[in-house]
Parts: sequence; C-alpha cells; structure tokens
Amino acid sequence: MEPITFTPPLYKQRYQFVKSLVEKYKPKKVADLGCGECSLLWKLKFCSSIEVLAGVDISEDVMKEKMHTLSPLPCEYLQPSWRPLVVTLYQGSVAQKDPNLLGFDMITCIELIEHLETEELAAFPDVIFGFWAPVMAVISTPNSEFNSLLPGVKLFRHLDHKFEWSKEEFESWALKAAGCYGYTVEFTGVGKPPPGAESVGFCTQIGIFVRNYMETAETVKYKMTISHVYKTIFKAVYPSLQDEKYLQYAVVSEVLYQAHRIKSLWDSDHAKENGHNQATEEEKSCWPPGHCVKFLKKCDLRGHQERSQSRGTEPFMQDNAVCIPLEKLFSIPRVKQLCGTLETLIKMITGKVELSVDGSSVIVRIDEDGNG
Ligand SMILES: C[S@@+](CC[C@H](N)C(=O)[O-])C[C@H]1O[C@@H](n2cnc3c(N)ncnc32)[C@H](O)[C@@H]1O
Ligand SMILES: [Mg+2]
Repeated sequence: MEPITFTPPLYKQRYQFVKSLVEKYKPKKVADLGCGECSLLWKLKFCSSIEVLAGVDISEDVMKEKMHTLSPLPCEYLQPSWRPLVVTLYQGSVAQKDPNLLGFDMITCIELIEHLETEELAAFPDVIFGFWAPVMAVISTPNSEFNSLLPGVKLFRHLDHKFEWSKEEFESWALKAAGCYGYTVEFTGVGKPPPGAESVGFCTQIGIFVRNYMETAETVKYKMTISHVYKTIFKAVYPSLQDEKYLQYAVVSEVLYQAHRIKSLWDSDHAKENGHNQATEEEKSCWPPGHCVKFLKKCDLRGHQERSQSRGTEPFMQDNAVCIPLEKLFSIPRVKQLCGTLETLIKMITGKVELSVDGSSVIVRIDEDGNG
C-alpha cells in the first residue's frame, strides 16, 4: 500500500482549520491550551480580530524555545496598527482552574487531550466548560480508526499518548461534556482518508463546542475571586495606535514627512516661477540694468500671486521658511485617518513641530532640509 502523505502536512491543516474558524467568527480573546512551541499562537497573532492571545502549557521549557517569535517585530513599532494586542504565556496544567482564562471567546486544544493522565482528563471538562466557559471551544485528537492506514503505527501514534479514541469514543466523551455544561458540539476533522477508505473518517478528529447560554456578570465576578495558580512566563504588549503615545508619534512623523514633501513640491514649482522671472535678452539690455518696466511688472505679478496664495490653504513663504497650512495637511487622507479632527491634529503636534506664530501652519525652514 502507498504510504499516506498529507499536503499540506497534517499539523499545518490543523492550524489552518483553527485560523479559518477565527477568520469566520472573529473572536477577540483566544487561548490555546497545550500550546507547545507556540506555532499556532504565532499564526493566530496575524488574525486582525484578536486583541488578547494566551497560551498554556505544562512545560515551561517547551514554550520558552520559540516564545520570542511572539514578540512584536521592529516594523510593528515603526508602523503600529490600530488593533491592540497582548500575548501572554502561562505555565500550568489544563486540569487546574485559573482565572486568567475567564472571559475568552475561543479556546483551542489541538492534540492535547490524548496526552492527559486519567485524572487530568477527568478534571478537564469541568475546567474548560464549567469554569472558563468560552463562547467556543475547539478540541482535536487522533482518530484511532485511521491508524491502520498509517505505516509503522502499532499501538499509538506517539509514545506520550495515554490513549487514542475511535470516532465513537471521542463523540461520546464530547457529547457527554457538552450536555453537562450547556454546550452543543459538532464533529469534523482534517486529513481526508484515501478513496475507498472513507468510512475510517478524518485522520484528526475535531469537535467544535458552542456555549448555548449567556454568562452573567455575577458568575464571572465570582469566578475571578478564585486564586491564581498559573505562572506567567511571557507577556508582550504590542504597540497600538489606540495608545496615545504611539498615535502621537505616528501623527508627528506623518506631519513632518508630508510637510517636507509639500515643501519639495513647492521648491520645484517656485524654481519654475523664478525661471519665468528671468529677464529676457531684450529686458537685460535695458539701461540702467534691471529697470526694464516690462520685467518689473512681470516680477510684481508673481509676488502678487504669492501673497494671495498665502491667504488660502496653499503653502506660502514667510521669513526664510515655507509655511504649510494645517488645513492642507489635514486634507491628506492618512493624516485625517490618524487624527479624526483638526483639533486633534493641533493637539498632537503642538510642542513637537514648529508652528507659525498664529498656530495655523507648520513651518519648514528653507535651509532645514538641505535644499535651501
Ligand atoms: C502534542 S503537543 C501539541 C502541541 C500543539 N498544540 C500543537 O498542536 O502543535 C501536546 C502539548 O500538551 C502539553 N501538555 C501535556 N499535558 C498538559 C497539561 N496537563 N496541561 C497543559 N499542557 C499539557 C505538552 O507539554 C505538549 O506541549
Ligand atoms: Mg499527540
């Protein structure tokens, strides 16, 4: 028999399955139990709905191996997103109740339950469904009926597995837990069987549990009083534009960038205008030099245009500087998106960017950017 290979590999199909559920239901708070080397958490940190991401594993060493991949990247500081994101890793057992996982929208347990000792497995439903009570829980575990199709598998797929269940065994465990704690459960899986062996089902069986009652604020408040048993081993607070410090930094950078860009455009326009102000051969030959009436009239007209422009929203020159009206800067979509109102723009840049005396324009000195 041809050895079975999965494309993409089965573990990637499991992660992708969870990611697709997240993209469909858009949970804000997601926890992964038995997160191991944090691979699923890393994939989930890119899901834009998630604002709180937590991982739990009994092994601190396993989590520590790759937990640095959950830290913000330099580009995330340079261009923070609007979404706030906090990622936390806890060392502890899923057989123990800890208030840190209360109030989650989704809790995932990918290939975890088959690693639990008998007493841990017995305690687990009360912890996840009775205590944490997430809106949705996703539990995956090997389907033992598929093992006959996997070359080299004798008893279990992994030495550390304490059991492997048939479809019926998993379904009866899941239905019992769901019934006890007010959930409904649906079964699916990843890793399709080959043609002709459809009856064995998926290689990885998955139960999707959905809570069918609303938790009251009093219940959650009461549960919060239970003492913490988990140890926090990692916490990353991502930079977000919802934090005033990062928003101000983004606004000031954008305004300075835009002000210099506008000034460069103004420089080249102005250079063209000066070109127009060059005297023609006829004007140059006039005596005394520079007193040709035609030439003076042309220059005066240009000066008049500059003065009238200064009254609108266009940049204008004043005392060796180009003044860029705040209204012009605020009309730029990115600036408007960051600030929302002109008042916020003024508040954010005051004291950080040089403004005209009346506070209505940003000043870019002529020699400031080396183009003077
Ligand atoms: C097969 S690994 C799965 C890792 C990960 N979920 C994945 O799919 O890549 C099982 C993980 O469960 C963890 N684990 C075992 N017993 C646990 C317990 N009682 N509480 C929390 N984690 C446990 C192990 O340390 C291990 O990292
Ligand atoms: Mg396993």
